[in-house]
Formats: sequence, structure tokens, C-alpha cells
Amino acid sequence: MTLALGCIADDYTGASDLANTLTRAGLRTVQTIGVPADDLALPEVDAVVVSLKSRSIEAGHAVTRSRAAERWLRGRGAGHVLFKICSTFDSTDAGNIGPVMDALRADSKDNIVLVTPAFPETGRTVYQGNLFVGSVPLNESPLKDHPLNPMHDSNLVRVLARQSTTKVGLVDLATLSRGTEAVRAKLAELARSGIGAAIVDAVFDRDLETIGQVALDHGLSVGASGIGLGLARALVAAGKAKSAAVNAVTSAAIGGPAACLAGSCSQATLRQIASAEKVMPVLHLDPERVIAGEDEAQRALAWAKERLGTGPILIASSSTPEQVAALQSRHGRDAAGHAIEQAMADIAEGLVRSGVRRLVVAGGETSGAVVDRLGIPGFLVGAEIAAGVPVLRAVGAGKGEMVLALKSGNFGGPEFFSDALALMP
Ligand SMILES: Nc1ncnc2c1ncn2[C@@H]1O[C@H](COP(=O)(O)OP(=O)(O)OP(=O)(O)O)[C@@H](O)[C@H]1O
Ligand SMILES: O=C(O)[C@@H](O)C(=O)CO
Repeated sequence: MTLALGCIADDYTGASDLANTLTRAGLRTVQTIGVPADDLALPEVDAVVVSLKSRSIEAGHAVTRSRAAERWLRGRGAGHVLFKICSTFDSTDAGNIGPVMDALRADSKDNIVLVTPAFPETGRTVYQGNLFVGSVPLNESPLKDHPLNPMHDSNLVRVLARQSTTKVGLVDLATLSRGTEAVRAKLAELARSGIGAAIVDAVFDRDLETIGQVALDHGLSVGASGIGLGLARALVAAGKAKSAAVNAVTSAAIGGPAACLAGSCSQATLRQIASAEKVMPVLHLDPERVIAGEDEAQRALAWAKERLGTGPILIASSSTPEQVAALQSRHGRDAAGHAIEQAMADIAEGLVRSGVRRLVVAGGETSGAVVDRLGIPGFLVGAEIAAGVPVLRAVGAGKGEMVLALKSGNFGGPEFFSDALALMP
């Protein structure tokens, strides 16, 4: 297998978002969980998205894991590697976008790296280096209350410079609108002045197409699904990947019980849970009991088992920003997050043991904990439920067929849970 594109995603929902975008743009794509084992039988593909759970871990570990993924991808012929980060640039001053970018840039020997989280289809645009979420700057968006990495600065040139050892510059929209040669000239000028990374503005898909073409001159780029779209279209246009080749993902019904788990506390997910209450039984976990080590997972499983026979159910740990802040101040951010993620993984494992083969999970960290516990090595991409969220069919799981949807916290419409289950018969 010679890859046209290798991707390293810093969380699992982000990986499925990217795999979805690449598939829709015509690349045969597989999403793997971690660096694939040598004996994992992968189909012939144009792109592999290696999913890591490296967004919120210690920066040194994120670097080591990302480099291992990069070595695997380059070993399969990938001439270009995309480090997939969140479209809302989720990170802290300690990383992990900057440290991972610096390490991968040292490996690729690029003098400058193009960086953009723009993903216009989901309302993420970058102008003058400032990230907008819909109509508001990042620091006024719900991301200011993110439980793990609250975002308080919209200026990505500043945000990335605080995390990286290199100087960070800007390729603005005016330059971008003048086309690929203007962008190349600007990058060369920035590189001559010792700048090693450039935030690139992008508002429309056509901007991403320009970025994709220029990025292919380099060995590495950093961004969200939008730059994935640009790279995929550039690869197809250059004849390096087969246009219109789609994954042969069967849509055959799986049947049996279905369940949803929500660990995301984003406003979008809170709205989706409220809508789900109208159409399916919903159990709200008690986070205090989870952290106290009481068997909240067993209580949830007993509750679920009584209901699974009659239709889908939803189990949520999600709380409002005020409740999350109060819990974190009592127990610490990481301890609270970790305990709840592990409870979700326990519940997912119990649900699968009870026959669930259709599972929807909301939240990137939550999805990571669940998929790891289920031991699923990879996914093929099926139908698109909402922008950035596909149906995923597990490959090589050895536990029978299973379909999942891993929803990024902020993605999906109000009826997301029902929309997902409707496409997962
Ligand atoms: N009630 C709660 N109080 C505090 N933390 C919670 C609560 N419920 C869930 N969490 C934790 O909050 C974090 C949510 O992160 P997660 O990545 O799953 O969602 P997200 O950030 O909204 O999604 P994404 O990363 O896809 O944007 C997890 O660590 C989860 O365990
Ligand atoms: O880019 C995004 O917003 C998502 O794919 C994601 O990474 C959220 O975790």
C-alpha cells in the first residue's frame, strides 16, 4: 500500500471527522485506532487517519506518540502528513499543537508549516489570524468554557507562538485571494525571516483548495478537516488519488439494541440531550458518585438492561459549565475528567456485553476512552450523519459487526442522536 496522504489525529472524533471529509472528497480512507499492528488487514486505500488520544495528555507523550504514527505513515509511502487538530484549536499554553508540530517539522525538514483550523462547513473560519466559531470570535464562543482547555484568545498567531519554539507568522486572506503563487511567495518571505509556522486565513472552501495545493509542496501541514478537504482535492486533481473512489462500506443493517453515551458538556451536546429526552429514556449519571468510586456504572447498566429491549437509550454525564466548574474545583480537572471517562468506558463495555452493536458516543475524550476499552482497531467510513460526523463500521474487532458514531462535542443538529440512529439500522 502506498499512501497518497498520511494523517495523525489528536482525538478519535476528530479522526472520524477527517476520515469523513477525505472519503467525501474521493479518497479511499481508513481510520485506525493508534498505530496499526502489523497483522491488521487494511484494505487498499489512499489515506490512513491514525487516531491518537493525544490532545490533552502531557506534551512529551503527545510528541512520542505522534512521531510513532508519523514513522508508520511515512513507511507506507505518505509523502505528506497532516496533523489533524481541532477546528476550535483546542490546546493550552503547554501544548499540544505547538510541541507536536515542532517535532514533526523537525522530522519532515520543512522550513515552514501551513497551519489552519478553518472548516467553513461547520462555521470555523480564520481571518487576520483570528478564529471565528460561527459569527463570534473563539474567545466569546462556548469554547471559553471547555472543561479541559478553555479558549481565551482568538488570535492563533499568538496562541501558537506561546506553544511553539518557532516564530509564527500569518498568510492573510488578501494574499490567499491572489492564488497559489502569491501564497508561495509569502511563505518564502516568512521563512527567510526565520518564521517556521504560518497561520493561514481561510473563509471559503476555495481558500482551502489554494491552501491544499500549496501544502503539497511541503511534507507536513497542521489543521482541521478543512485543510484535509483542500489536500484531498489537490491530490485528486494531481492524479495522485483516484477521484470518486468510495469505500465499499456495506450499509447492511446490524440490528439489535442501540445506545448513546454523552460525556461532552458542550452547548451543542446539552441541547441534543434535551431533544433526546423527548424520544428515548435518558439517564443522567451523578458525577459526584462516579468520582467517589461508587458503582454508578453498574447502576447505569442495570437501568439500561431494563430498557434496551424496547428501543434506544441515552446515558449522559454532561452538565452545565457552572456544574462542571464546581465539580472541577472540588476534585481537580483531570481527576474528574478521567473518572467520568472510565465510567463511560465501563458502561460501553457492559452495553456491548448485553448485545449492543449500535453505539453513538458524544465527546472526543469520551469516545477515546470508549473505543479503547472496546478494543476496536479501526473503522471504515459510512453515511454522513451531520457535517463532520459519519457512521463508522468497525474493522478487525473480532467481536462481530458493530457500527458507531463518534460525535465531536460541538457538531450535529439538535436531533443528532435520533439522526444518527436513523442511519444505523
Ligand atoms: N459532569 C461533568 N463534570 C466535569 N467533567 C465532565 C462531566 N461530564 C464529562 N466530563 C468530562 O469532560 C470532558 C469532555 O471532553 P470530551 O472530549 O469528551 O467532550 P468535548 O470536549 O465536548 O468534545 P470534543 O473534544 O469532541 O470537542 C471529558 O474528560 C469528560 O469525562
Ligand atoms: O475539528 C473538529 O472540530 C473536530 O473534528 C474535533 O476535533 C473535535 O474534537
